[in-house]
Amino acid sequence: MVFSKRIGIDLGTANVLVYVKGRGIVIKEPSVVAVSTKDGSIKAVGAEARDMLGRTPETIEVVRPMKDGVIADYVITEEMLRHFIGKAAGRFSLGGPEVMVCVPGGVTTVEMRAVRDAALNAGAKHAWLIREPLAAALGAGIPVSAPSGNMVIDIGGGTTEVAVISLNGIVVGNSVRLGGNHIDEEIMNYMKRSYGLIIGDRTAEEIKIEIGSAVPLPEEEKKTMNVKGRDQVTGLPRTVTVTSDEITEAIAEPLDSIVNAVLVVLEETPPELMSDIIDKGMVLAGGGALLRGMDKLLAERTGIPCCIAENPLDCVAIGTGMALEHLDVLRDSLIED
Ligand SMILES: Nc1ncnc2c1ncn2[C@@H]1O[C@H](COP(=O)(O)OP(=O)(O)OP(=O)(O)O)[C@@H](O)[C@H]1O
Repeated sequence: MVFSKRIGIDLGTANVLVYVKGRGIVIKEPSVVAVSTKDGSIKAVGAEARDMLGRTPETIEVVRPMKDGVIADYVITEEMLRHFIGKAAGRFSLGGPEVMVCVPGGVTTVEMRAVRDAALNAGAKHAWLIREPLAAALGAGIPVSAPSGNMVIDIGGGTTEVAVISLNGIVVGNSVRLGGNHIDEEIMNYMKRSYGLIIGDRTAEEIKIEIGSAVPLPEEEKKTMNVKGRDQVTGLPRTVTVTSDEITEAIAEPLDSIVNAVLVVLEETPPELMSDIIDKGMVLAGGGALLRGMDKLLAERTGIPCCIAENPLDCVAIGTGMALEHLDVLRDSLIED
């Protein structure tokens, strides 16, 4: 008997991850597509397309079809999904694979339909959707089926998802269109404002990862970094040295909004579940969980202990795969085709 393949997809603003049962994460590539400006044909997808960024002739445009956690370009997203599903399922898959795609907790019904249709048009036999915080919680190994409150905060590239989960469902949730990309933007703004230096988003991300911190670092851990950019006035290359403290200040605003999104959920959490969360703490997932001191900032501002999931960048993809194995119990929490 031939089983169709089961594939879990984390369709992220920054990265697409594909999980196949028994093989783990088989694809991890940036959500970037290179398109011909002449006829709209797809020239490259994923890492290959990302490498073309800023290096294309007029005939090719490199786009990110997902923006702020939702589909910004439906046609290109579908092509991107088709490419990744084909790559993961291989040519032996009969009748197309069964696919679980995760969507941000705050997407509208129209947006959900668009993702589901994109998966079906891209060759899936069945397509289920799972809300991102639930997938993140599953992937982080949180016992979501227990009658007990679990809080998960998933900070991605374009969105932050906060949810309290109990009995396989989201009891209270909040989704804000704010994530790592906005933190990078604040770093770009800061460099321009304070030093008249123009930097690109990849440099801003490097600064964030190398010396960024959500809270001021202790004296012995403070860092500096030489940043290369273009002088705003002369247009010539220039290097400036920035400190971790400067970056902490520069990114305070978006981090504050993330903390507020968490506080809103805590305010709405029923007392019984709140008491479970105080005992167990909150779990941080998504790439933003890796920002230095993010767990500390959240713990300080909420008074609740905070820990980082084991594989914060892979949690959601692993969770989509796990959801396919537990369709029976999760069915009520999924959106089905
Ligand atoms: N070490 C790190 N420190 C700080 N931020 C990091 C680190 N590693 C990755 N990130 C950030 O994590 C973000 C990507 O996270 P992730 O892959 O979870 O997002 P996504 O799932 O693609 O986005 P979304 O959930 O919004 O659709 C990027 O903004 C990236 O800069």
